[in-house]
Amino acid sequence: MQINGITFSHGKKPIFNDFSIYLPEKEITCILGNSGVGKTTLLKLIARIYQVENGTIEGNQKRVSYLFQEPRLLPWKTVFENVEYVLLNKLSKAEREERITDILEQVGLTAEKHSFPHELSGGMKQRAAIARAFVGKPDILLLDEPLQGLDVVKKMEIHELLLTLWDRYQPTVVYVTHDVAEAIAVGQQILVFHGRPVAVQCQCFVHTPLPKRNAEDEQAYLKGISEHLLLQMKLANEI
Ligand SMILES: Nc1ncnc2c1ncn2[C@@H]1O[C@H](COP(=O)(O)OP(=O)(O)OP(=O)(O)O)[C@@H](O)[C@H]1O
Repeated sequence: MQINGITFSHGKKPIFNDFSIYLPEKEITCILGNSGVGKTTLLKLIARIYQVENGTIEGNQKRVSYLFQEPRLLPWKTVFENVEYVLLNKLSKAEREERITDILEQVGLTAEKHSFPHELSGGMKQRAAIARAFVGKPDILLLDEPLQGLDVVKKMEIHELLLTLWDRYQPTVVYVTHDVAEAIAVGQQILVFHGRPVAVQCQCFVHTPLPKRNAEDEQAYLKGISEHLLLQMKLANEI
């Protein structure tokens, strides 16, 4: 997906001014940056929730899924019905049943199929939201700090799950986070944003096979990237 010279302001606040970046198709780009820099605004421009004032966003945007910080499940619907909601009017009942059964099995919520959101843990709720995000087989998946509030172990489990689902469905992913470790765990390209209007402070590529990232010889490499990104975030904060 090519973002070409876009300009966008919130009122008189210029967020993007002739801003361009390339988001590789079917890869995962993570975006880091200070609070308020414009990360969510970029996701909303990609999703066409906001319209660019100038410039273009080019890519296959037929099916876009958006995963938010909070799971945003409908409390009066079961897990199955929440996932089904995005497929209504698109597939037959039998096709929906098959697709939802499959995705719930992948996210580990088969037993919770008929549970309501208030009966689920935080991690389970976010798994249900992940199932809902992937069930429509999106071309583009936008994630806005989806794991905030989860403990480290749950985060690691969900990183693995996201990578497995990404591997299977191959959407172009744009993943906003504040967490360098998270960006390295899931990203192939990592961008650090800074300034107003936004500029790219640094661009990193993580060259490790996905989703397996446990080999010892990768640890030093990943540590190096982590230190580099932390330094760039610190510099971005000082500019
Ligand atoms: N609807 C809006 N109206 C006016 N200003 C807005 C609106 N949405 C965001 N802003 C402002 O635009 C700037 C960018 O906001 P945005 O939410 O994109 O930042 P962010 O990088 O995602 O921040 P965070 O990491 O805290 O979520 C901020 O200064 C914010 O206050």
